[in-house]
Amino acid sequence: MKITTRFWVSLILSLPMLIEMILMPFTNFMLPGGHWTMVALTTAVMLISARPFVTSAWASFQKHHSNMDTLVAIGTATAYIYSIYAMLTDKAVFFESAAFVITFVLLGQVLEEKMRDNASDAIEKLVNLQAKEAEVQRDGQFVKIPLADIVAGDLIRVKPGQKVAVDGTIVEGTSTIDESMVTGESMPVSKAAGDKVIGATINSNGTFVFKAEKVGNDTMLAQIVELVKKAQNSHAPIQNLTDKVSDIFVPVVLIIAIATFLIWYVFLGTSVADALIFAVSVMVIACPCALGLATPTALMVGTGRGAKMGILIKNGEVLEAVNDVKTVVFDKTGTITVGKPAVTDVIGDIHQIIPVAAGLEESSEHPLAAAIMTYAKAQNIAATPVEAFKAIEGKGVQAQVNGQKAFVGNDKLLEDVEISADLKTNMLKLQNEAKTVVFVGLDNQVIGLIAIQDAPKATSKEAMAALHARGLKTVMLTGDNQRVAESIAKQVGIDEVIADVLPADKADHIKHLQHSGAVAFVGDGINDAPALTTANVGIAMGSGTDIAIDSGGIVLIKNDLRDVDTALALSKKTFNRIKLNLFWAFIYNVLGIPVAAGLFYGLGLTLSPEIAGLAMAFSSLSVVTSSVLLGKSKITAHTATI
Ligand SMILES: Nc1ncnc2c1ncn2[C@@H]1O[C@H](COP(=O)(O)OP(=O)(O)OP(=O)(O)O)[C@@H](O)[C@H]1O
Ligand SMILES: [Cu+]
Repeated sequence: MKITTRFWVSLILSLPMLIEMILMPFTNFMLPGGHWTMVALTTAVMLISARPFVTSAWASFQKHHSNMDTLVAIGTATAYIYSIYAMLTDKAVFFESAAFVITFVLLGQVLEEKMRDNASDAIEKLVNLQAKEAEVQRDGQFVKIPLADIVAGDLIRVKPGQKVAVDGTIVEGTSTIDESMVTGESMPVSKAAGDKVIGATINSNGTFVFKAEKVGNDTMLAQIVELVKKAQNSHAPIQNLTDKVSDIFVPVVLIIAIATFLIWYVFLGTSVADALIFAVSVMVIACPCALGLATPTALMVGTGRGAKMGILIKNGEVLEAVNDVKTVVFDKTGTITVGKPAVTDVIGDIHQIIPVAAGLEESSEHPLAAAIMTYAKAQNIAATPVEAFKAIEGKGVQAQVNGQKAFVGNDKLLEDVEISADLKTNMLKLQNEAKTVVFVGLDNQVIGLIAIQDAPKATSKEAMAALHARGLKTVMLTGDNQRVAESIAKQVGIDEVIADVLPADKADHIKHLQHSGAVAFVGDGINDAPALTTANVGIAMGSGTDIAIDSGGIVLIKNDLRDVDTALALSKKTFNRIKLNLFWAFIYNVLGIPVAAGLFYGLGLTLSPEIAGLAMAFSSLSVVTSSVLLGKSKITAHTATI
């Protein structure tokens, strides 16, 4: 039976008793049938609405554990069973307490379920973003087919206003696309042939045809949904504390309840019924259900909110780690810079240098290689064929050209090859202009230099300023040359530069930086996996449609560094909300127990079981509300506009 049904049953059955209780002082009103009616109503509540509490309490008792249901079950069962005994022996009864407590506990759970449903909407909204159908080319014609029938390789036509069905690459046409629903990027993005499109985004003005590449569970949207689901169900380490606490807490409460009963009955001489009422109140008010809600609800709202902004926080552990971060380390290429380097200068004889360089770079995957290939094509210079190609990580590439050893790369590749004073001057000048300089060598001689520039992203400077305002230190970690790195660092305002680092050594540098506090590393996830996992918080920039799912605890879907600050702020805020929730949940138990035990009886301050039940419902509710409010609060200056 659903909680809601159990709640309504319980409420309807309790209502007559509630009316009697309210009217009694004024009118002498009694339910027809007197105690017998009460027994019947309460028994029905216990059997129908309270049964799951008892079953759950019993199940955990058998495993030598206790949970919050234990307290509700024992508390109400005590009231119920004692009252039956009391009725048979003509003593004061309090059946209605049991029924009321059950009603109120269920009320809390019903409201809580409603709020949770609202909060977990994030996922449903994401799933609903998907297109339902698409115009796919079949036998030379474009026909409408359902989303599920699209396969990779299909050609899909998208008209103005239509949704892009799956992930792929445009083959024909141009348009601007609103990608905000997936990436959080509010500005529409213009696209042309060769550009990637993302499923679930909305085409605005043009018509284009794209080739489906990722369908079904492989699409970016599907991966985001998967990530958010996992995050929402993950545990924050702080939760372990709560679990441990409630494991010890419940038995302690039972002992306090027994002590309460004994003190009132044996030492203070009250009736059994009064002493029992105190004990039952203790059990009900102490029920730690608000405690159990503190973490999951905040986690759900925080991660859901992040997803909407294109910030995927993978689990609760990340939230906690973010709190201690002192230093934020950035990879340079593709992270601080746009990642689309272009050749700006060639020093030497272009027609001698570029064929060799292009021949070597043809087989390389490096962004610098792409820059050189693009340049060669633009200059209409053909690549010389090479043999025995070899990429040397962090240094460059080498191969045989016409039987001679050739290379393109940085000074680490030069070994005993000398360079002229003239080239050196040129090199220094270019590097100071933030241009990466690579040497082109042939037959133990440097035949020229190629300068390649990769501009910082427009938002990088603002991003650094935001982190500094947060009191964090920023560091650039790059395989590029010191001078180049420094001049880019100056442009964007980074505190420290660690340059000339081989890819394999990046993780070691992170470890070193960790001596002065926790470190967050921001990288594009391509060759940064070790650094991302070594850092206390790994932040992967999602490049294009490939989300670096495995590396990094936070994934930024937009390529905007300002999201680092937003991600840190959101994580911090979520974590603080968890702490606040835990505090409120705890304080209510801690303050409630002495009152319920009758400690302030002398001052006229007591807590009947039903009021305790109501208080518990509201405590749970206040925790859930506090979490929901997290979804509405302001995160950072630049998210205010979102
Ligand atoms: N394919 C290549 N062609 C030319 N030079 C290369 C190539 N691969 C590496 N290099 C040289 O090695 C250096 C370090 O490369 P690495 O890939 O480690 O870092 P990066 O891409 O320059 O910067 P980051 O570490 O910020 O990503 C480059 O700056 C370049 O001088
Ligand atoms: Cu509770």
